[in-house]
Amino acid sequence: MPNTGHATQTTDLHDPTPFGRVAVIGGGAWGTALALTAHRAGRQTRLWIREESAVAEINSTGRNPFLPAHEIPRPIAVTADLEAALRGAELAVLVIPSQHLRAVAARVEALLPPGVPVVLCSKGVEADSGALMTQVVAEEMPDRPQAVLSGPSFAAEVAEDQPTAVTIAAPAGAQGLFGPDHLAGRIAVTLASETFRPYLSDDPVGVEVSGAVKNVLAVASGIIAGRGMGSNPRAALLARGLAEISRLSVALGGRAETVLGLSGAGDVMLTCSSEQSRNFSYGQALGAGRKPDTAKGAVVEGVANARSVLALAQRLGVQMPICEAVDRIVHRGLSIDRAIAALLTGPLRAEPRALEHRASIAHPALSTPQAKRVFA
Ligand SMILES: NC(=O)C1=CN([C@@H]2O[C@H](COP(=O)(O)OP(=O)(O)OC[C@H]3O[C@@H](n4cnc5c(N)ncnc54)[C@H](O)[C@@H]3O)[C@@H](O)[C@H]2O)C=CC1
Ligand SMILES: O=C(CO)COP(=O)(O)O
Repeated sequence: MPNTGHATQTTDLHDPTPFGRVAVIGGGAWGTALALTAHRAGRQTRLWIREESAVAEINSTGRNPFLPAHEIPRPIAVTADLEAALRGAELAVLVIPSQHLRAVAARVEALLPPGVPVVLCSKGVEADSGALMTQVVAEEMPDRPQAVLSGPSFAAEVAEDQPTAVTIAAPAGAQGLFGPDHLAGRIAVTLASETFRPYLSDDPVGVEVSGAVKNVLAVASGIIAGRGMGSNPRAALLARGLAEISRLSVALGGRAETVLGLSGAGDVMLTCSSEQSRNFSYGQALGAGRKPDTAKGAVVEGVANARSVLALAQRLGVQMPICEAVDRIVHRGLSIDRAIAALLTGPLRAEPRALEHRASIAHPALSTPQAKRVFA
């Protein structure tokens, strides 16, 4: 074949080397499921759990109270000692609720040798600072290689070995997305198995914005379900919610198309339509006029993130009316009916594609005062 001088974009990984020893930092439901995933993929795995009581329970019953339905195999070393968990680790998997990541990242940084990469699995934006999780880690763990793992993945289903696909994102290395030096590829082969299938991305911003915002959308979707509303409003909410993710991603330097992938549309479809989701269930209770059950210390990221995502969007001048409605209901005491009415009576708008192509649209109806307002 003649050499055309063009690089060929293959879709296979060029044998990246897996990390042999994995420390999962954060032993809630998702950290526990990811420790099981690394163990099943053949990695030497340690799991750090903050609560001594949970470690004691695992030692006596084999089960973590954060994920009680699934036994933790003996070879997974479980500890509340962070130094012991990180000793000899080649990869640290950080699975800490978004509002607590900064404090734990600072502690990990003090113990982890330079150059050992981290993969961030929290879904959220930090309150006050408005920082993405990658920014929090860049500040607390300067110069450390980092990737983001996100996507439609209920911990309980991963633990029970249901087929699951996620996205792992990191800036592409010198040899591109599929090169052996791409951190996302190395993490993918570290965790992949017949039932856990990572896809690669070089858009960490788009992936993490998707994961953070979908929790707020799931609260909104739950509210609609709990209110007894139909399928039309839910579909409208999800489609417009994806548009909100896309706008915020682009404003932060991510790519609009990432929203169509596993971390965006995939996780929105999962979380916004299932009572397995803590965020959906929280919203459902609100919608039905019940007090949400937040027992057992399980994190409902959409609550804090309704506020933090909205604050970030406002700072960037990005409109996110659905996230704003959730914030006003959850934090500012606005009635659900008034929030829904405000969403439905806002100015008419164009869909993203129409906006993109507005310059080439020449239909006379577009010069009416209303159309001018829509396309402004
Ligand atoms: N559970 C799931 O199915 C999935 C969860 N995630 C994300 O993973 C992250 C962790 O969630 P889960 O594992 O589900 O947690 P969880 O709700 O099962 O457990 C709560 C976790 O928060 C930790 N925690 C509470 N206060 C803390 C503090 N002050 N400092 C440090 N840690 C503290 C607890 O130790 C425990 O690990 C969240 O960002 C969540 O959105 C992502 C994908 C799936
Ligand atoms: O992020 C999740 C699945 O991808 C879990 O969602 P919940 O936190 O709403 O349960």
